[in-house]
Amino acid sequence: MAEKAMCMSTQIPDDEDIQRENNVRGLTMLGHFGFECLPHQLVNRAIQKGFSFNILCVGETGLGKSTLIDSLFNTNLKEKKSSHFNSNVELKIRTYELQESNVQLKLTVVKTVGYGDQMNKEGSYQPIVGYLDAQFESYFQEELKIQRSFVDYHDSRVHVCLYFISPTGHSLKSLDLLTLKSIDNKVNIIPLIAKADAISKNDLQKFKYKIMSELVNNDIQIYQFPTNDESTAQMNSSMNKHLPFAVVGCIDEVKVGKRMVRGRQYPWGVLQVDNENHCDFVKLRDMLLCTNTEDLKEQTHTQHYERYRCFKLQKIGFTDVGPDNQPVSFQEIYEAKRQEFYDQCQREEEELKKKFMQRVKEREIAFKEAEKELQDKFEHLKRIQHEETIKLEEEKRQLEEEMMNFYKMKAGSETLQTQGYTNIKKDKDRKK
Ligand SMILES: Nc1nc2c(ncn2[C@@H]2O[C@H](COP(=O)(O)OP(=O)(O)OP(=O)(O)O)[C@@H](O)[C@H]2O)c(=O)[nH]1
Repeated sequence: MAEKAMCMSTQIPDDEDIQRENNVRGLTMLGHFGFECLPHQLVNRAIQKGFSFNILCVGETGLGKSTLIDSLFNTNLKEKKSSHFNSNVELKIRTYELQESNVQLKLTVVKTVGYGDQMNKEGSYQPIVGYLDAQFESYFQEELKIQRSFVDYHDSRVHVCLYFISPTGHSLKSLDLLTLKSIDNKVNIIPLIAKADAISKNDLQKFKYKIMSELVNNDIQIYQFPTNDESTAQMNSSMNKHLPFAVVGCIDEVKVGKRMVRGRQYPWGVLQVDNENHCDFVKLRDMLLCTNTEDLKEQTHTQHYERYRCFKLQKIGFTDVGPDNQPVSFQEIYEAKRQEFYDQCQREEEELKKKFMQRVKEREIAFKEAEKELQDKFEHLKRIQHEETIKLEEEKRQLEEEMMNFYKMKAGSETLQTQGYTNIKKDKDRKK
């Protein structure tokens, strides 16, 4: 019973707690205290610091990426046309400083170049994935530094990916599905039907429906405008139904009645970019730049970057809980990792030593065998040489003997010759 009572006391506040809570004084606001200005302080600081926003535009060459960005910021960001003959997909990164009233915006636009132009499109998504990961990695490295400098750090993590879908009216291409699947857990994706003026209104609705069902069937997550904030919930939930936005880009102005409007002039009329009945350009601009910019940045940090960070730390070996499901501190993990590393080094050292000894032994055996072989060869040669010497000495002896005999014979013949010569002389003398 006593144990139960103790347990309960931790969950249900006792009388003392309630009394303490009741003792918290609520101030009746009779005058001006100043903390109502806290939000203004934040606004002023943010305005002073300026804002940054990073957009990634992915889409086939000539689908209107640059024109749409120009239309969104009502400016001409002066881009050269890209070639259709790139052997690989590349990324063009540009940073612009923009200003509207007193608000400074550092805008980074990353655009694909050559996307969809290759025969083999299998690896087309890789440079995009590589870029997204590289920006996360750069932020991660900054976080890990002992002396971090986030004040002047340019956060280049991509806040939104505008994915340009070709206005075929049929379905998504396999390249679209492959790329979207590879990046949907790394960036907030807003799908757009590019050059939507190429499709009739009826076909557009069917195409939108087809795209959304294909995304669902392939389990591709796209950015959902948040509906948890009362002030924007209604608008955002109605906007979610309009996805993918059918956009038309144009910065040229044409005359409609007495007004100049941004639009595309056709023989049958003018398509006004800023007219919500003509296309979803205004919806996109409002959602992107007026209502959900901060949410896109927050999602990038809390969802996508967090996933990357978690993956990286787990890969290094860090966890929040140990095998017994108890929380483990950074220090404990570090010590355990150090010990593990030390043990591994020891093991490897032992193994290397063993291998070294084994090799030394093998070498020694090999040396001994070689030495023996050389010794045998030497003995063999010595024997041959000895036999040769004996043979030569025998030959020498025989030759010497022959020479002796020869000299003897020569001496004998010389004696005979002298005797014969003396006898002849004597005969001659006698005859005389
Ligand atoms: N009909 C139509 N044409 C458009 C639209 N947007 C852009 N264009 C035209 O399409 C052509 C290519 O537009 P860009 O904005 O250069 O296309 P991009 O995707 O940036 O092209 P690259 O940078 O070369 O990949 C230009 O002639 C634009 O005027 C659109 O919404 N509708």
